Amino acid sequence: MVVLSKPAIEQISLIQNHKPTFFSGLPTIDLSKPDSKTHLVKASEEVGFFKVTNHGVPMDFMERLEAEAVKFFSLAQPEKEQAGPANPFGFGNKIIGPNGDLGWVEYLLLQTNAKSISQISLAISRENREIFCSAVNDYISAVKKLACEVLELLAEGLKIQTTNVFSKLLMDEESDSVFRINHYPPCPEIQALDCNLTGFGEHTDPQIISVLRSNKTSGLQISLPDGSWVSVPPDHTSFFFIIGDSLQVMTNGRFRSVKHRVLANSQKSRVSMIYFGAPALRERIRPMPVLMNDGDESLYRDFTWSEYKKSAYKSRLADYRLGLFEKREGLL
Ligand SMILES: C=C1C[C@]23C[C@@]1(O)CC[C@H]2[C@@]12CC[C@H](O)[C@@](C)(C(=O)O1)[C@H]2[C@@H]3C(=O)O
Ligand SMILES: O=C(O)CCC(=O)C(=O)O
Ligand SMILES: [Fe+2]
Repeated sequence: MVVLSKPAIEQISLIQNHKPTFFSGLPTIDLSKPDSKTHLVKASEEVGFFKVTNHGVPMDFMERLEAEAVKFFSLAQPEKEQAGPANPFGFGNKIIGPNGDLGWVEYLLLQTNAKSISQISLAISRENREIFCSAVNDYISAVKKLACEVLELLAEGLKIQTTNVFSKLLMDEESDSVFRINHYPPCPEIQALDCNLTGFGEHTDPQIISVLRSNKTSGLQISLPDGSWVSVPPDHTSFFFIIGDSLQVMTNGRFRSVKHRVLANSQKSRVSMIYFGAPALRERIRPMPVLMNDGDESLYRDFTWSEYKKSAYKSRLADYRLGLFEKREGLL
């Protein structure tokens, strides 16, 4: 167990309090509409973030997992720690990643295959563990299917003939996808301050695509191309999609891997669950030839997901991880 020398809250970065601006232009894509693929491509290019409605995932799967998560996070600290530490998978509290990032958050980080989920040692009775694991497995299967549907629509929207080019990476038996459940407890102390407390610091997701669902508590913010931060109005019935670094590379920079962060709330708990769709470790991450026009060059040097992941885990949350993989003038 890592012991924080000063009270944790004093070590977590504060974010200057600007009036929270809700994102009025949030791209919202209704998957039941025939033109959804065009809107998905536009949102991935312009924002790198969108909300999906009419997604077909039963509300019961979302609610069941949320209820299980609330039960888990309300256990006493030593009990939760039986599932930890989160290096790389398990329970984590305030410490995010291996390089000194801190946030007002506790979480469970899991591999997505059923075997590793069933092996997680939760300090709950056998019967309750089965209920927890079945809620996680049902949810992951449904969200993975949804992620694949959206990736196929994106491929179609990009006029790529083989529509499963992206989704097959997530469907691979050796896909390195991960799943995370975050709990941001309320932090009443910040009410007295003219600042926000970091729940989860700014970063981009290294994978292909992330599918996020939260309860009704706000906190998620994304960075727009002009550098401003906007708050995403919570919607517990919908899914939010985040374009990851790998999809930015596969589209040679056409899609935007979006910077995002979470602010802690002074009064309400936020619970979010995120599926990070990733390829297998051996997979090469490079621009799709069909997306390159004559004379186009790759903006990035060739690398595998394994190389990128290793490099990402040496970085701090806010680092620009793709920088090390960009071809720069003079270094071509
Ligand atoms: C500081 C870190 C946490 C992180 C690994 C990293 O070194 C840099 C990327 C971080 C991130 C962001 C998206 C996901 O939440 C995550 C699981 C991932 O794959 O990359 C986290 C990593 C983590 O929390 O371990
Ligand atoms: O908890 C959230 O809403 C977002 C967290 C996040 O961005 C992450 O876990 O990578
Ligand atoms: Fe993220």
